[in-house]
Amino acid sequence: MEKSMASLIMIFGATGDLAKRKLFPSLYRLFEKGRLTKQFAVIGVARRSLSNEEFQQSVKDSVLTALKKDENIDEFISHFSYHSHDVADSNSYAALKNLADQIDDHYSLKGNRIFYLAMAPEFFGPIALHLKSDGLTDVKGYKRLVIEKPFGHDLESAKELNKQIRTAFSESEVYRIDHYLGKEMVRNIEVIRFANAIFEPLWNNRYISNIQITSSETLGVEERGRYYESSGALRDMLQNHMMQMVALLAMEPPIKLTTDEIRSEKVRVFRALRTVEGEQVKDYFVRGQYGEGTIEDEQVPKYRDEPMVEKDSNTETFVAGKIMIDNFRWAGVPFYIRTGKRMTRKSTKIVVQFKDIPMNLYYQTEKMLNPNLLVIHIQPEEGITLHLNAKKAGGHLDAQEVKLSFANTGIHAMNTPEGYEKLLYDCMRGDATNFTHWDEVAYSWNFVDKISEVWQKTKAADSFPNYQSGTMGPKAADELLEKDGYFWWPVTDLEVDMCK
Ligand SMILES: NC(=O)C1=CN([C@@H]2O[C@H](COP(=O)(O)OP(=O)(O)OC[C@H]3O[C@@H](n4cnc5c(N)ncnc54)[C@H](OP(=O)(O)O)[C@@H]3O)[C@@H](O)[C@H]2O)C=CC1
Ligand SMILES: O=C1O[C@H](COP(=O)(O)O)[C@@H](O)[C@H](O)[C@H]1O
Repeated sequence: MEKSMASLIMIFGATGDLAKRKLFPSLYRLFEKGRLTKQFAVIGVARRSLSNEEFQQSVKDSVLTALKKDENIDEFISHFSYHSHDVADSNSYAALKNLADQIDDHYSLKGNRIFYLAMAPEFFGPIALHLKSDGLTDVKGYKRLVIEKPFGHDLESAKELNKQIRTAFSESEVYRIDHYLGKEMVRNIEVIRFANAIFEPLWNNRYISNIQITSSETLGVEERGRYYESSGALRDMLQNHMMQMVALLAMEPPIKLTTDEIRSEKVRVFRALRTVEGEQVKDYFVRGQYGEGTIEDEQVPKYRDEPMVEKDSNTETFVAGKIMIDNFRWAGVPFYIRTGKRMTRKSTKIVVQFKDIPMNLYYQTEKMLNPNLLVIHIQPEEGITLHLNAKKAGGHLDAQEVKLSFANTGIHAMNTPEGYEKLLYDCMRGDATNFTHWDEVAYSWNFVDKISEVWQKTKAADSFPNYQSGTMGPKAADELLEKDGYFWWPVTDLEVDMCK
């Protein structure tokens, strides 16, 4: 892994939402922390016509809006240039190359280049091909391609995209972003598991009854109706973020903490996923679409009334599923996952439910004790809570539930620049551990495609909307667990106990 941070970062889509809300503030934070030396430069690329000064002002505005501070901002933005460029226009790459070469010389960037594609996915392949054919990747230093999600629409399109990218970049030069892998507590999963003698020996089907992962949002589809109509919750959240969390929870301890070892353990989890197809899909997966309702005292419209959404849309805004990992460690342990828009609250949590002990000597003996739970709070609060049973103070030997909580002192915010900040920094250092390898993407699409094929054929449009905005999804999602003798641990109850 290099120590040198010298690099030229080209952001394609530099006038867009992602660049403004996440990328510029993240770069500024790296600059503030001294992680960007004087040897860095950014070229913003987009179609609209902007002078360098106008672009620098927009970078400054976005930092101020996101972070409410601007110390040394003029020095920071002086490293930014703008190039008006239509990525579909083959002729304009030559000018971009000239500008990149000049800036490289000016800042002594040693030919190190990061190409960040913050644009609609249909452009990813063509841009990668042009970067090679027009000589932008012909450099003495490193060249890296950072790609936003979605990586394809299904396995076939992902393969095609990968083929195009790989003509210009090797696998080790491709950094496929999954911003959940930048979240502090997602990165903490492996440490909690592998650095604690009290968890690792229990982390298997002898002691764990089920694992639940909930990622709920209160936001609706907002202005992204066009994209979301062809994506739905299955492709938008499950294929990437949710599957990545499953892999981190289920993987074997890596031999070493290297990118290759960690990725190969995650891939082994994907290989062990039980395929769910055809008739089985309805037994393992549930879909939903939000109707109107109330969120934080505000009346919100149904999905079908959102901009750029079909009036009879078949798109799911909620998905819940049972994932089985057919290997020695996990045989018989369901991983339940659910994610959706317009739910009761914004929350991402993992609940590891341990098996009940054989009999209860305490409390009301006809009842089971509360099971031990390990809750990993991903967001908005960050931390862990361990639910135990202990003696009630003063009383006889009655047991009651007690909770041991640890709260990260980090900044508690959702989809914060911090995730992107860490990932950008990793990319500059050449650490691809928290980016997804092609094999992970391919296995994950293979799993998801079987579900979406069935959902395409058997439309649910007649039963949609099937959950009210402001609720935790359709009743069928509860039944999915009930038939196995479990229930979703309510995210609300788990939240109140975090000490801050
Ligand atoms: N926004 C977010 O929070 C998230 C976004 N993403 C992903 O990031 C990517 C970008 O999303 P987002 O920023 O929201 O998209 P936007 O629509 O806000 O921005 C698109 C950008 O692409 C530029 N652009 C469009 N067409 C061309 C062209 N032909 N040539 C050059 N530039 C062009 C636009 O500028 P101009 O019109 O001036 O050309 C603009 O800068 C997508 O892949 C999305 O899925 C992923 C996770 C979260
Ligand atoms: O990738 C995506 O993630 C966001 C949710 O991210 P979070 O960090 O706020 O949990 C989701 O809203 C969006 O639809 C999806 O594309």
